[in-house]
Amino acid sequence: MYHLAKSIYFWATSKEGGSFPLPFPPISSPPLTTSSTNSLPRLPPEYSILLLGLDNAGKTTLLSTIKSLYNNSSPPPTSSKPTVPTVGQNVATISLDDMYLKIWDVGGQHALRSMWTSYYDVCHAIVFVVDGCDVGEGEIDTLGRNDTTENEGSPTGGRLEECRKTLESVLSHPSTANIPLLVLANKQDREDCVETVRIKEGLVRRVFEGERGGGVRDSRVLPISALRGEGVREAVEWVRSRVRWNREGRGPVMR
Ligand SMILES: Nc1nc2c(ncn2[C@@H]2O[C@H](COP(=O)(O)OP(=O)(O)OP(=O)(O)O)[C@@H](O)[C@H]2O)c(=O)[nH]1
Ligand SMILES: [Mg+2]
Repeated sequence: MYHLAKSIYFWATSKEGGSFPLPFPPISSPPLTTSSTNSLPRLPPEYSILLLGLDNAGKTTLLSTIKSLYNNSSPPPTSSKPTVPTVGQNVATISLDDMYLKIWDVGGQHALRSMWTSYYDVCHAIVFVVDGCDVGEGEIDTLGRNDTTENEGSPTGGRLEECRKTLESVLSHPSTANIPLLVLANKQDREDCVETVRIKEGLVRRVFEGERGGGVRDSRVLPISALRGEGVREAVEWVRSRVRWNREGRGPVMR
């Protein structure tokens, strides 16, 4: 009963009908391919990407930008048309030359993070979005240290410590073992955004070196501006190559 209710919830809160398969491929479908042993046309494989990160990091903005870049029908996001905090999920499928990417954007508010685990078993890569303007001002050495107050705020005024604990919790879950991880230092268009190296050293390296880093995995940190679309194609390309490389570890869905 619980699973049925959860499925209905996913379906009801999803713009594409949740985890139920699409009735038809998207308008700009990749070309049909033909198997060497079977002359019937075959659709490219589908991989699922999970967008995670704290509330206000820019996940929904990123999904909108990806849709506008890859699915011509969607308009790009603008700062004059603000997003609302996601409660539940958004999902979009884009078609690339050799695969479909089904991208799940889930709410990052504290109370919603327990829902993330429901996606771990089916995702092929995790994209963790960090608000590069909300990580604090301190030196790299002090960023990400475990000397925070009860409300998880960083002593330097940002949310890097909350990011660290959240990322650790994602990576230490057994279902995310070996799954490629892309960390995006978002909002690079803003002057108060920290350099990507701070997020790399103060967050990602500390998580990987800690006890809850979740073992060895393919990973990268990239700067982006989800709002302006800068760096977004590079991010999608990284994900595309990594899910292919890891297809023996976690195979795609064949449509
Ligand atoms: N300047 C700037 N603002 C951005 C960028 N990306 C997102 N924002 C803004 O950040 C705010 C939060 O963006 P969302 O995409 O809603 O954040 P979210 O991660 O989906 O938040 P939740 O749904 O609560 O988890 C919005 O006001 C966006 O316009 C960016 O690259 N640059
Ligand atoms: Mg959102």
